[in-house]
Amino acid sequence: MALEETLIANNSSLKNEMDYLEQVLLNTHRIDPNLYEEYDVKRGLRDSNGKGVLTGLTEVSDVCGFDVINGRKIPAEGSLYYQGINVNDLVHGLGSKKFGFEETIFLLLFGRLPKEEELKRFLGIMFELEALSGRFVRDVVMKASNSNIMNAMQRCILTLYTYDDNPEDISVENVLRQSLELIAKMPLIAVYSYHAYRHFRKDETLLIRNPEKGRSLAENLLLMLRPNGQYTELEAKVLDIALVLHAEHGGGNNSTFTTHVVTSSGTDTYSSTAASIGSLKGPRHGGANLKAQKMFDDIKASVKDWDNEDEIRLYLRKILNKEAFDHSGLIYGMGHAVYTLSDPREKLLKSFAEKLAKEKGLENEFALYDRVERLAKEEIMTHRKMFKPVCANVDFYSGFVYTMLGIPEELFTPLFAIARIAGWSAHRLEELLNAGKIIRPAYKYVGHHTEFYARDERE
Ligand SMILES: CC(=O)SCCNC(=O)CCNC(=O)[C@H](O)C(C)(C)COP(=O)(O)OP(=O)(O)OC[C@H]1O[C@@H](n2cnc3c(N)ncnc32)[C@H](O)[C@@H]1OP(=O)(O)O
Ligand SMILES: O=C([O-])CC(=O)C(=O)O
Repeated sequence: MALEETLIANNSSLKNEMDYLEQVLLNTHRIDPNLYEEYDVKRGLRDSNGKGVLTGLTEVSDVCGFDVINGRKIPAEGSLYYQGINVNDLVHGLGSKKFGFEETIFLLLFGRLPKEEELKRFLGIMFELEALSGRFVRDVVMKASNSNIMNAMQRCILTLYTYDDNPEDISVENVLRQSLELIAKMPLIAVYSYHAYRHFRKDETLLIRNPEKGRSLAENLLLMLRPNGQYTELEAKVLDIALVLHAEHGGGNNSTFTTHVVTSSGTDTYSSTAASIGSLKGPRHGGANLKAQKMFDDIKASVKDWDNEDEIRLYLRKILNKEAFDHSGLIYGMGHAVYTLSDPREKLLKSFAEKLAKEKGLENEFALYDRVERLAKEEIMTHRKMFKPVCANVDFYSGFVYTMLGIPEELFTPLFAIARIAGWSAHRLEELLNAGKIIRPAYKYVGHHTEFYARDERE
């Protein structure tokens, strides 16, 4: 259902013109790779050992992949702290209680866990802010339905600017109000966009169900998503914890750094959030959860004997050699910029994946994931130039968990965004409160200055 504007493929003369421009383009923009070393460019904002360049300070969270012993950095089991609290303790401390994600939002934004009475008041505020007017759903969400729900969310969020009486004000008071509204509305925007896609693109029955007061954000997600609105306590709990685990990850991850960069220019909350969603969608960041799912579909179809480690290893090698799956050379769900021996979120998700797999009779699939995780580590370490040990990341098991919860893959990365907007909001407020300078690193010019030639003198 492409628009006429995008139908270059059907217009042969325009296609020829575009091929010509592509050739012109390919003859430029090529920078000698040696120059990066010569000028000591911190590619990817990393030093020569792969460590991130220090570009900011934060109190929101701490991502730890190393221990420092006698001044030396030693790879360690990963740990993650939200406002000083270890996420393992947070997840275990929340236990079977509902509203874990809501407590986490409060913690990230306000620096401490809410007291009983505060949580009640906070839930009341969030419920009030959650509503999307019927007019917005009809005029925005249902229009130009999109197969990629991340892009649909960006469009809806940018349009919310129009519905805000005070969109430009970047005072802390106003940005807090906007942030809470966006956090509360994101689940509705994502799920309704998904239903619009199902209806308008796949000719399935349109389903729009309102969220209900007293239910957690995770419960309302399942209520709005499922045709019968039913879910089990375990399903809601697992989703709640998945949201807690995806809510925040320091200032340096690509989408949160995007929040800092864009916020530092003084722009509005809707622009900043849409930019961060665009970053998170990328397959090397949050979009890896969808890629990992598709990669496993491919592994399941290509590897005949899931117990045969040699066959799996051979397939993984093909991925690394760009001969299999999406030819990017990446094994999705593996590797991390900071973690070395483990990603604590992956460990927790893996334990839920194992429980759910047992419950649903999918032990074989779980065993395949476990095997791929172990073999992929070995293969990446052997075939890539690594500065540190490699481990599975948060995106490795999340798609498997979501599939067992009956969540469609179109919503995998949107679920990440629904959670991570809590962290983006905390970082946006931190950037504004600390009145940072505009973020503006340097780029060295390595081209050649040249004279201007008049049109009829150009060769
Ligand atoms: C929520 C998140 O964002 S978690 C990350 C989700 N992303 C993925 O799962 C995608 C696959 N993983 C990757 O692409 C990477 O591991 C990243 C982007 C997560 C981290 O990248 P980096 O910090 O550059 O990793 P690192 O410095 O350890 O990598 C060293 C080398 O190993 C390669 N490598 C790292 N992970 C992988 C992988 N999963 N598959 C293949 N090669 C890999 C890198 O490409 C790099 O090679 P290069 O120097 O030739 O480019
Ligand atoms: O920290 C990173 O680079 C990526 C990541 O795991 C996240 O954002 O959750």
